[in-house]
Amino acid sequence: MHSISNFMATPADEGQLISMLIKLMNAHKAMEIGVLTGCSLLAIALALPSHGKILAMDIDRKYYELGLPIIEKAGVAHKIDFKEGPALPLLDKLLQDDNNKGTFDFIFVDADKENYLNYHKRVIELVRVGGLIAYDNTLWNGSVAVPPDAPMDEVVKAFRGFVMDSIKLLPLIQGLRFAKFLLVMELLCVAVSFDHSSSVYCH
Ligand SMILES: C[S@@+](CC[C@H](N)C(=O)[O-])C[C@H]1O[C@@H](n2cnc3c(N)ncnc32)[C@H](O)[C@@H]1O
Repeated sequence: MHSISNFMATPADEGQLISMLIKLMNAHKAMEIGVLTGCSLLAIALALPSHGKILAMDIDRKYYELGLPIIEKAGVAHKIDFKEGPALPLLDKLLQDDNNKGTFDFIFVDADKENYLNYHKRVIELVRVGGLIAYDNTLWNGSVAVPPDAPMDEVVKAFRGFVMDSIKLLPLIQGLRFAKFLLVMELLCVAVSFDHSSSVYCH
């Protein structure tokens, strides 16, 4: 188990934004990749309707178990289906069943930054038309907007390149000519439209 201080939990304002998005789109089937102690998972589970479900994945169950008592206290544990393991093979397994394709209303990606593009190739198949995929940390502590030699934390520096590539390539994967960026917080949302092309909003 890595030290938890190596990871960032979703802050309250981002949790509220995610919650608002889920309620606005009336989502009932969600997925989270990267749970940690469950800050964003709790926000999503609380925002879903009582019959809503969220498939949550993390490489290490111990993180999820740390936050689970709070989730249970909030009365939303029944909405969560937790799967332990590296997310890419779990997603590949989901994709083997055509019944899973195009069924998720909302997908939150907040795990290993070096795999964001690999996640995108898979979750774009799983999200429904009109659904939303949200990627966390797309500004990567603001480092994407400064020169590579600017002073920055070692962890930020190590993954800055992956995050920058993802930001550049996510719109290209969708064949977008124009991406619309709203720089509010570190959340990039890809809204999947009727022809499975997409609009990109970066918060
Ligand atoms: C930034 S934290 C998630 C924060 C969480 N969403 C929250 O709001 O508190 C990243 C998480 O991704 C998990 N992770 C890293 N690589 C992974 C992988 N390949 N598959 C699944 N989970 C992974 C880590 O164990 C860690 O808990």
